[in-house]
Amino acid sequence: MYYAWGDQDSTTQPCHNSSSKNTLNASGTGEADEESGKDNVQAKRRKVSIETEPDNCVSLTAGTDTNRDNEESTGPSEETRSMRQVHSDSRFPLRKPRQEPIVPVMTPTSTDKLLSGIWRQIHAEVKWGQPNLIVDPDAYIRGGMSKEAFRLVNTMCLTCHSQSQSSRALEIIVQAYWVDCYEARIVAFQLEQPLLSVTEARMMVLREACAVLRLTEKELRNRLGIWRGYKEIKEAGGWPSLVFAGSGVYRFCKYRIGFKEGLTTRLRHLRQSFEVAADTLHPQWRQLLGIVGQASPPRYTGHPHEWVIMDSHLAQPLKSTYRHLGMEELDYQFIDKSVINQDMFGGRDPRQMPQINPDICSTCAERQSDNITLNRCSCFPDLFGCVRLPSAVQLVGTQNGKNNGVVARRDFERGAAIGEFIGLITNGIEGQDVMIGGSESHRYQIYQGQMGNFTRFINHSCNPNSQFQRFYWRGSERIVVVSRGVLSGSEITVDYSDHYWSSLDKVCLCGELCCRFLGKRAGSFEG
Ligand SMILES: C[S@@+](CC[C@H](N)C(=O)[O-])C[C@H]1O[C@@H](n2cnc3c(N)ncnc32)[C@H](O)[C@@H]1O
Repeated sequence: MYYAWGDQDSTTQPCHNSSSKNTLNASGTGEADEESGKDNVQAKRRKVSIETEPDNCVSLTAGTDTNRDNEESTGPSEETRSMRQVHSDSRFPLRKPRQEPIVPVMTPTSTDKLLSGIWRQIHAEVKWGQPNLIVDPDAYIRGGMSKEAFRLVNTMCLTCHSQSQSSRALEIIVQAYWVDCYEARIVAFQLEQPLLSVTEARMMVLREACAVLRLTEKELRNRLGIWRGYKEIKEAGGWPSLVFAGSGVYRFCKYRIGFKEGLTTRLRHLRQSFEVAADTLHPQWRQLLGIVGQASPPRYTGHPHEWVIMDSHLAQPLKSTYRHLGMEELDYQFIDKSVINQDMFGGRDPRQMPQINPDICSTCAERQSDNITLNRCSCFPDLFGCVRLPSAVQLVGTQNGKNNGVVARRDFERGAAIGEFIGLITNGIEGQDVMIGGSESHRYQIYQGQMGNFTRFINHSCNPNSQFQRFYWRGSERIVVVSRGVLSGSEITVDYSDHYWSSLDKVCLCGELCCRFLGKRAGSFEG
């Protein structure tokens, strides 16, 4: 069974105490629309009347929206009432004005920076070089690290160090591994020369290494501290945390401040998440571990969001995470672009709005183009008119009965796009979750029952950190999940609306103090 969303009335929102009305232009700046040279575009801009709330609950009444005019003033028609539907907002997300902080602000810790660097690198495009020096020192560690084997590892360490920056990951892998070899060599040395103390054995092994690495003992001792840091990171967060750590990890391990900030606990917590993201986004990353004899096939294959991160055990395949609810396996296809139901629209794209100029952004009045060199619209620079990178989000199993949810793997500043709400562009679906688009006379639905993207898994909160936002790209209406300020690691939530909950026989589990639907089931809620 597929859960269904209810009607959303975009004119009413939660937590209303008192409100004051402001008129804003579509870009939400509150400035007058009459800017020289842009009159023709400005004339088309929609004005929206926004009721500002004391907290982040902002209720919106769309004004002269070209597509939604009738509906906003008269409320949903009988047709839309009978379906459980979600509407989007037409106003552009407000960006906070830049201002000097007047109170002390929290700055990210070294650990925050290291973790966000790892996530950034995992979601970036990475070019992998093939390691040209492969030995199998693992066997030596287990079988006793002989002088010759240790010399080989030292040579490999030296070679990797002198390679270019693109081989930095290789260098770090080898250096973390070198620490294991060094410890193993000390044990072997003591067996070879039982009369020596541990300290003497350490000294001797250090000298063996210095001779090959062309370092003084002092230099190697300093490096040993850093390399031990790499090993600690690898042991807590797994190899991906080191491979994708980037160049900042050197300073991090040199000054070791982050290790006192609960680094290892946080890395341990993220270990599965790193591995799922690394395996699905860069299936070849494990080949790098071949240099230390630890190459292995990816554990997680397929689309990054076909895996659900669980708190206490291994990540689970998405399709299996509905069984415990007595539901069938979820058969969901991840797609990058919405698919149009051709039978319904006969080759026409119902999202295309003839009254919107496809070349000029109706929000910022800049040129829109799919050619990134010509595009000047930067309303949602990660989504439209750009090279799209993978969405820095993951599916997680929630702990409070909501089943799956979506967690951010980077900060999304207020006003930034998190993703486009995509699915099957269709019409006439009733009793299931659908997003309503178009105008009263040209209605369409975005249905995510069988296909779509991660936005299908975003849960509701009565105090949400994101919202659905209407936007026009090249004259085509799009629904974008826009951040109201989302920090990396937090669950992404939206407000499904009163209509959704009023027709759903479920209790809201958002856990917010201002929850509007706690203990209220369909029929008992008077939205
Ligand atoms: C669009 S789905 C969201 C993803 C869903 N949690 C899942 O695992 O597939 C909407 C459904 O999630 C559940 N849900 C979302 N937010 C909730 C909340 N705040 N409280 C209770 N259930 C929620 C409800 O079952 C709802 O019908």
